[in-house]
Amino acid sequence: VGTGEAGGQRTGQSAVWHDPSGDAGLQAAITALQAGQFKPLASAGSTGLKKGSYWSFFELHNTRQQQLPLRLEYVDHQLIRLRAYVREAGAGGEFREVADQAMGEPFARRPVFHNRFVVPVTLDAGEITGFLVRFDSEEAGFVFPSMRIWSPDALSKSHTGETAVLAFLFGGIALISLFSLIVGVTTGDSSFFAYFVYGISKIIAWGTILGFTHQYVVQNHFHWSYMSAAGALSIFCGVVFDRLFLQTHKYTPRLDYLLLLMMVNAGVLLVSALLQLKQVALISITLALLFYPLMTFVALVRWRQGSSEAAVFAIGWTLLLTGLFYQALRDLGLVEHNLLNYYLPPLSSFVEMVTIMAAMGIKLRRVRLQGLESERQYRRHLEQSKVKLEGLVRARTEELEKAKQQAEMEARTDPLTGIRNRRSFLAEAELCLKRAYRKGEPVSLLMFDIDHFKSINDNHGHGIGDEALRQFSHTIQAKIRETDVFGRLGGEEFALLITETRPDALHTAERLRDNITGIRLPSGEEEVQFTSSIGVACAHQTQTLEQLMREADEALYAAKQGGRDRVVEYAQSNADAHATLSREEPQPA
Ligand SMILES: Nc1nc2c(ncn2[C@@H]2O[C@H](COP(=O)(O)OP(=O)(O)OP(=O)(O)O)[C@@H](O)[C@H]2O)c(=O)[nH]1
Repeated sequence: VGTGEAGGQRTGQSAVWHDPSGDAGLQAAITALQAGQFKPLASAGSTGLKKGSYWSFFELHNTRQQQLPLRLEYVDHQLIRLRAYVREAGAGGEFREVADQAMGEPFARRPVFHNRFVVPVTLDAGEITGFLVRFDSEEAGFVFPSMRIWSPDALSKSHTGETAVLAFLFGGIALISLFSLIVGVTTGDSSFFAYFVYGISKIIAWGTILGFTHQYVVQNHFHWSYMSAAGALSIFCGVVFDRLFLQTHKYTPRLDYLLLLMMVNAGVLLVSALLQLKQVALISITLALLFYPLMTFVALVRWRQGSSEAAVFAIGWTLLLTGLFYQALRDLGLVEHNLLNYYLPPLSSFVEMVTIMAAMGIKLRRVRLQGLESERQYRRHLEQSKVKLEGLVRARTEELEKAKQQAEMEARTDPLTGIRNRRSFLAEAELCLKRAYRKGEPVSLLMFDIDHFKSINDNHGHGIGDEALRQFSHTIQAKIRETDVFGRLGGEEFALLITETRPDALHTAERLRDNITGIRLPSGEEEVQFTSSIGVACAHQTQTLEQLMREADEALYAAKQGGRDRVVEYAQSNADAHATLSREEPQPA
């Protein structure tokens, strides 16, 4: 040494002895060394899971002509205890303890401020010094017996660099977690809350496992169980998040049971850590790691079921698995230790966080699109219902309008003949009269009464009587104008208001009377014929309908008296005649 040491491991130049009992002290190790039981160390890898302690022997030769301060660094963070002895050249080859560092001791006792064990030594100019280093992992553990040799400056720079890289990774995870928390609060999606907790648990786990929790947070005490507990927490939170995110409970219920088992196992790991049951903790953590690939499988199943975010999740989880798998290979001594595979697990954990965040983004987008789609469908539905409802309302309004019109028509119409009834005739005739007066048009009222109608009923039956009334109405209706007002006043009595001058009205009355005589009603073998008497009154501009009707009625009466089947116009003389007739032939009550 003396040429600017920067972390070289010099594996081939040290020798290692395994003491399976872990009881051998310094003297026993020296005896083993002298007996040639130390074997050359061929690799910078781990010893694999072994019981007891490992001893390493190596010599350092200071090639410089001045004192040389050095740092011997243990390459991993999971060692329980490290003791180092220096063989003093000048004192007959006696070994002297120069370091005794333990994981459980307060961090302040460490001679070098570093998250891993570092032994500071100083070599005199040209000195050749032998070192014995004892590594204890307690019960079953693994050891990396290849110490790295640093100049103090190089170690400090490297440590700062490592801390910066880890600060970046942890900071990134912290930011993603915080972002996830904000998204969780905004969207109310519980998987985002779970992801936040998962991210925080990752920081705690990796910070603890890599020794930073001891270095910066709980400096006064530390224990291997803290690492297991932090790991258990992270595994538990991870499975909780995965179940929520992949909705396994709903879509893959059977696989979900296995994930529940993983959570139980994480619980066992936590309890065994708290009770410091190292063997149980070891089994539990091994089981947890064996179960880890299951998550990728579940994600792939969910992907096959159509969840695109599950595919991205599977990639993220596989990246994490790769890191953990590589660490397991390193811990078991199947691949050599180097800085890359030492930091691969936290790095893959970081990449996993980023990838899964992308999966969460895909999920958010899908949920948003689904929301938009259902809103669109809802609007479409609403529009359809509106149109339907409007149609119903329109149809119902039309129905009501028809019913109203029907009711109104029925109220106006005489059911037997289908022409205006008395009430409707009076109302319409009143209007027509006023209109005619306003325009100065002539108006005449014709009053009809079928002659000897009683005898039609009596001789041919009521049915023929009814038919006579109908034929009578239809005949008149067919011969008058639309503007004329025609109605049945009752019984066999009818009235017709026409806007015609006196001669025209008389002419019309005569024409109608003639038409009536042309009606033929078949009744058995016979044909029934009948006639009608008509009274005509021509209005003067001041007459009321009532007066006009009275006059027409009087004219009708005169027509009856005159022998029936005739038209008689109202004239004062008629009235007089009527009065005369009344005297001669009193009317029946
Ligand atoms: N079939 C039928 N007969 C009716 C209806 N309304 C009234 N009548 C009958 O019409 C007859 C009217 O008879 P009268 O008032 O004596 O008059 P008339 O027999 O026509 O004789 P004159 O008017 O003097 O020519 C009565 O027998 C009523 O019962 C009806 O809606 N249908």
